[in-house]
Amino acid sequence: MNAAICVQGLSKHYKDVRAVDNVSFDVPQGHCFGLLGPNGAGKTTTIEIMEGIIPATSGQVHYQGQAVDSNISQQIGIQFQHTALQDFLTVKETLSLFSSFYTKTLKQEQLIELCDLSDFLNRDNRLLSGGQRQRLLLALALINDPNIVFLDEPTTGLDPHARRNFWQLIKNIKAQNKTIVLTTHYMDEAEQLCDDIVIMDKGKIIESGTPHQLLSKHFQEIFIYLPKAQVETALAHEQGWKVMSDRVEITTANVEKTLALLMHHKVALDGLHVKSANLDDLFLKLTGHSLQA
Ligand SMILES: Nc1ncnc2c1ncn2[C@@H]1O[C@H](COP(=O)(O)OP(=O)(O)OP(=O)(O)O)[C@@H](O)[C@H]1O
Repeated sequence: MNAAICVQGLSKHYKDVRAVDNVSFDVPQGHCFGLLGPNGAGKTTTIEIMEGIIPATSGQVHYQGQAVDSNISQQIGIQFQHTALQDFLTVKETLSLFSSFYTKTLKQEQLIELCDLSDFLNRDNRLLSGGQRQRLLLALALINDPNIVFLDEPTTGLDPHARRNFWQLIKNIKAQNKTIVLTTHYMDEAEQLCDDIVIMDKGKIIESGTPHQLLSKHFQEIFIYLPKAQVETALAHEQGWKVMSDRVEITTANVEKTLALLMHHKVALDGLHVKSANLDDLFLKLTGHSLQA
């Protein structure tokens, strides 16, 4: 396989902490790769080693077969969570400033179109909305026309509409065959965008694969929810259903059989909700807690 990124046996040890403990994975060219995990799992440390920002204790990172060296910043793009933007500069001026840092750059018109910046090009950086700021930061990550783009929680703090707009931009970038490494605390984002995901916990990889592979491996069941008032507690206990404060949660591998049972017991089906497992459920199952704090 022609991997854009190959991470082999990566470890980072601090005095008494194994922040990253023998982690290996490949990212194929043109894929969106999601690195997920609870706080302190080792994601930032892994990514900072991949970006050449901190050295590994052991292990290697190769880009298209080449080891990371000091020249790597010219070849990759990074959207940091907290990039400080220069006050009193407009978006257009900021693009020009950042262009001057690189030997090879994308044409400004292309960046403006790709990141949908045209409506606020002459606005001072300080006056940008959260979504506009993230679009500018994305443009800055793409300014050197990198083959590989790192996006660190790019939609944290955005409203649902701005998040969806941003997802479309990421899809557009992916359509250009660029490789994307994404960290996110939003499982719906990972499900929408990622071809492959790796879930880390305590410095180690605990699961990896496509979202579909992981969900079908871990969940054969479907969830059925019913308002609590409609289900007799005795029946719920008898069937081993989970009684929550406002609803009863039924986990079943056979929806038809469960519905027939509910009807047999004359349970009203108003407000019934059927749900397949998603990455949130997977995350909870694997790590014991939900990713979104
Ligand atoms: N410079 C450091 N010195 C000592 N320990 C560190 C250092 N940097 C990180 N760690 C520890 O390494 C572990 C992994 O941290 P890391 O920041 O990589 O996790 P993370 O998965 O990115 O978490 P988050 O989602 O909270 O950003 C944590 O226990 C952290 O406290």
